[in-house]
Amino acid sequence: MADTSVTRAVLLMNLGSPSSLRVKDVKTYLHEFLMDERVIDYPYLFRKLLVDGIIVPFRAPCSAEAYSRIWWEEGSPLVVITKQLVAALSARVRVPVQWCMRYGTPRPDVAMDELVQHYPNLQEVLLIPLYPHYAMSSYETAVVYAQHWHRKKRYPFRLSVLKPFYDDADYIQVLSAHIRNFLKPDHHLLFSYHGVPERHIRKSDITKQHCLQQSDCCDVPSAAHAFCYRHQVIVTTRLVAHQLGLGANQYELSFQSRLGRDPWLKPYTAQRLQELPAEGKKRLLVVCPAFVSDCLETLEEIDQEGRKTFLENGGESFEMIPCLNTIPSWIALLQKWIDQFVSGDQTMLWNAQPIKQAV
Ligand SMILES: C=CC1=C(C)c2cc3[nH]c(cc4nc(cc5[nH]c(cc1n2)c(C)c5CCC(=O)O)C(CCC(=O)O)=C4C)c(C)c3C=C
Ligand SMILES: [Fe+2]
Ligand SMILES: [Fe+2]
Repeated sequence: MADTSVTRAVLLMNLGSPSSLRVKDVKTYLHEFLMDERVIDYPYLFRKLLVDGIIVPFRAPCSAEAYSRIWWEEGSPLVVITKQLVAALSARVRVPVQWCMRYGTPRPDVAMDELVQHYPNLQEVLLIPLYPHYAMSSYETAVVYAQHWHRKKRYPFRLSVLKPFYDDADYIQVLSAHIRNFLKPDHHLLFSYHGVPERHIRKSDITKQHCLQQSDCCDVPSAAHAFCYRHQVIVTTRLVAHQLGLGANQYELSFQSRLGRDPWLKPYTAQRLQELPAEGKKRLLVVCPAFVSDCLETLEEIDQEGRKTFLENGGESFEMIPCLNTIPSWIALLQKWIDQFVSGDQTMLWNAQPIKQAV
């Protein structure tokens, strides 16, 4: 039954997961993911040869195996948590909440179709990419993809976008309070972020003369930082460490999930997990703030593989902090941003354009 009184709605967007544990479905997912030119940014033909000829055939069976170690009865953790988030928000906000994925299903247009079918007078939809930081391989590709479908299907509503919230005071407060629940005085706190190739950071530099030109580039003010993943994760880390009252020796930042041989952002998490015990950091607490929902990269790569590496190299205890998932303070913060949007407050809206528009 259509409801003509509703003029605003919300669309949550996450990364996506394989539709099942079958190698065939993992292949389909990996193909779509890695053929995204913002993820593997090589020229089309080379990318296709690499992805279809090498990465997908060799990686899919291993990925399927890895997913099988974290899969829940209801499905992929990332998908299940996204649905739980939608249910929790729907119970709290005055506007409809839909969800979609960047890879796999449901596609943004399927979610948008659903919205216009039920709410034909929609004037504005708030897209919430579920990433705190801007990276061309996460936030940018999600926004461009949603904008592509919005344009292609000529939906009658305006599509607004929540900005990256890596330095938002409320977000820092929520994340810090969450970490504080796990933190003990003798812990070393590792902030492990999803890595990206260094090349991506240079490509996203709108000044073309700042990012990675000197080792402290992320501390030197620049217009590039609005699009610089490295700058943004450093800021999140420092703001949280400050809130928690951590000294410089009590925490550090690293980058995980490297794929291929190109240089990615350093230091690498896998290497730091080997080294830390010998440096006297034997009791480790790990948080992964690049993700707001637990997924393969947190549950398998860090909590299973990372734990093994750390303990086999002399570590004594390894604790992992879950992502914000559906904790009440995170739901309350999303609710606050949605309420602001509904009341016409544009504070949290992204007023920039993606660096590159094409899908
Ligand atoms: C070139 C490769 C990759 C880049 C760049 C990249 C950036 C990036 N990814 C996330 C978030 C997630 N990635 C996830 C899985 C995943 N990532 C890559 C590759 C790149 N990611 C691959 C091949 C995979 C698939 C799994 C595997 O085979 O290892 C996930 C988990 C999805 C799930 O289903 O659980 C997330 C989430 C961000 C935020 C990011 C850039 C900052
Ligand atoms: Fe990834
Ligand atoms: Fe930078």
